[in-house]
Amino acid sequence: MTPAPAPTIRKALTIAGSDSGGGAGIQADLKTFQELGVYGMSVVTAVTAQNTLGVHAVYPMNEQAVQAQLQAIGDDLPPDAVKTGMLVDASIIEAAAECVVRYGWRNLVIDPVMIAKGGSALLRQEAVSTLTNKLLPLSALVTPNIPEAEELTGMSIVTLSDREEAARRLCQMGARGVLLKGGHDPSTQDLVIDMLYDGRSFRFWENKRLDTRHTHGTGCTLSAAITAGLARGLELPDAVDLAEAFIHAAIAHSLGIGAGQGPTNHFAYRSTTKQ
Ligand SMILES: Nc1ncnc2c1ncn2[C@@H]1O[C@H](COP(=O)(O)OP(=O)(O)OP(=O)(O)O)[C@@H](O)[C@H]1O
Ligand SMILES: Cc1ncc(COP(=O)(O)O)c(N)n1
Repeated sequence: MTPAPAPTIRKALTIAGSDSGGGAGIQADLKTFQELGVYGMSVVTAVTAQNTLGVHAVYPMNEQAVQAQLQAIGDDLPPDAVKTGMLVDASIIEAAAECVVRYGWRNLVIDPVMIAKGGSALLRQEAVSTLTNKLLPLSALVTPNIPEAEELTGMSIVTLSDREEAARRLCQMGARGVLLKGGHDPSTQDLVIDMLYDGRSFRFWENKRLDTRHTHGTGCTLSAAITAGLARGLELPDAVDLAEAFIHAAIAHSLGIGAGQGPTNHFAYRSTTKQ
């Protein structure tokens, strides 16, 4: 009997920090890749001692350790899509940007992680300009929440037209697409509205705002699900569609673990959807 042809293995890479509590960062990204049928790889930029009560310590990797991990992936395991999360400082951003160019990595999704939900800084303030100058122009998509979009563009975002203007500015700064997330928008009390801009038109995803404290790592999980979709060959709006369904299920069926702000449920999408 002729053996069945080997399935095409799609690979996704996350360049991010480790969250010992498993709800955000590298751990959230790898769980999401796995759930969405994509082979996950990682470059660790920092080790955080973290649980549902907060970030207790941050140990950044040195630049050589990050470069060595990037090179190990680049020389042998070309990813179909790449996402970045916690990048710590300018030297790590530069190392990541250099490898994206050197190896011709496509489908780069930037989650411009700056501050953890509990308030701890995950990116040095002086590294924001390196992020915008070096990495943003290489991206297929950047996924800021509202405070991150304000920091990147220098404008304040209150109204819907402010959001649209911020997205236009981010595209002018070099991003190919922008997903501006609405979790932090106090004006939409019952809804969370995420907005995608691809440089030409806007598309909106409106979801019921779920009343839960377990939203640790939602931004990481959403951007990892988009990255998995792109690695599987989906067009950007379809990858966002998939990711929106994934994060909504993950928040709706949270595990309820930990005494503080708990993680989402990465199994929920698989167990509630016919695949
Ligand atoms: N209470 C909620 N109910 C439903 N969806 C939510 C809720 N909070 C956030 N989301 C969704 O989770 C995703 C992340 O949104 P948010 O704006 O909170 O990003 P973030 O601040 O970057 O997340 P994180 O703090 O984990 O980095 C978005 O798709 C958003 O719509
Ligand atoms: C390693 C790492 N990466 C990202 C986040 C952001 O997640 P959140 O805003 O939910 O705290 C985090 N807390 N830790």
